[in-house]
Amino acid sequence: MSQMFPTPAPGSPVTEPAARATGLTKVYGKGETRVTALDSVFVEFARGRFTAVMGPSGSGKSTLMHCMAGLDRVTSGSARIGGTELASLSDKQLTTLRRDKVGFVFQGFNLLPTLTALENITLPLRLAGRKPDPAWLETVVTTVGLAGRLAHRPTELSGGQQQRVAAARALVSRPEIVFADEPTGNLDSRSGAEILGFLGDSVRELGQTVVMVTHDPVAAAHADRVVFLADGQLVDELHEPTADAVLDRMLRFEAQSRTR
Ligand SMILES: Nc1ncnc2c1ncn2[C@@H]1O[C@H](COP(=O)(O)OP(=O)(O)OP(=O)(O)O)[C@@H](O)[C@H]1O
Repeated sequence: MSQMFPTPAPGSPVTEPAARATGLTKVYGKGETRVTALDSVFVEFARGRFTAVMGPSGSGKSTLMHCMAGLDRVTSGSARIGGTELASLSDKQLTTLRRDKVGFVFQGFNLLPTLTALENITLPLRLAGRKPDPAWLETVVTTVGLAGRLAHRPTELSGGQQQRVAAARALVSRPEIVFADEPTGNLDSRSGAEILGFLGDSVRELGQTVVMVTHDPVAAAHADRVVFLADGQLVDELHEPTADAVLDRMLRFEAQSRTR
């Protein structure tokens, strides 16, 4: 399997994280509507690991994901994917980086209704003018359990199957990092558990890197590590989390933020 692991870019140290925020600050609005969504966040997302990002509503989880994935610009500090500083890129270069180096899985699946499952999965590669690597495509499709459904359109698939298509689409370009924003938010618990299983398999068996925003302690327990945000700051982390341990921390942060 080792040939399937993403190879670090020439010259980049093997230990370089897949993504890194350094003093990342994001301010929205001005004057009375000014909101500091992220307040000097330092965090690294190691290669080949599954990290969950948790925190109370409004703590900055989506903002962190958007800044790290190059969907939004930082106000100050740094967001890097591999060795690339996102602030140094033009909008066009950012679009190319997102297409080539980042995979996305959203709560709402975001599939194109007129395309089959297979066409949806391979769309990002086709847009990049690249052909899928047949062996990798088969591995990804098998990992997410879609082999019998590739000719179906999204309306002919269940929510769980649609999210599997989205997960396969995120993985097919063998991105440096996959960002998943509440990927189980629209799924029943069984389909949600399946998607989390596939995301975990993509990390442990295929060597991919996944960062997932979630509110759900059970979902977070599928990750190798959970980082907690509160009021735009990174306040804690857990390794090899259990759902009970995650829930316990969350309740503590929510109690603290109520007393502030
Ligand atoms: N585009 C925006 N314009 C203005 N303020 C914003 C914008 N996006 C986010 N915010 C504010 O930044 C803060 C962090 O929001 P963010 O969506 O990152 O939190 P979150 O932890 O993902 O919340 P939730 O769990 O409710 O999705 C909030 O106070 C939010 O109102």
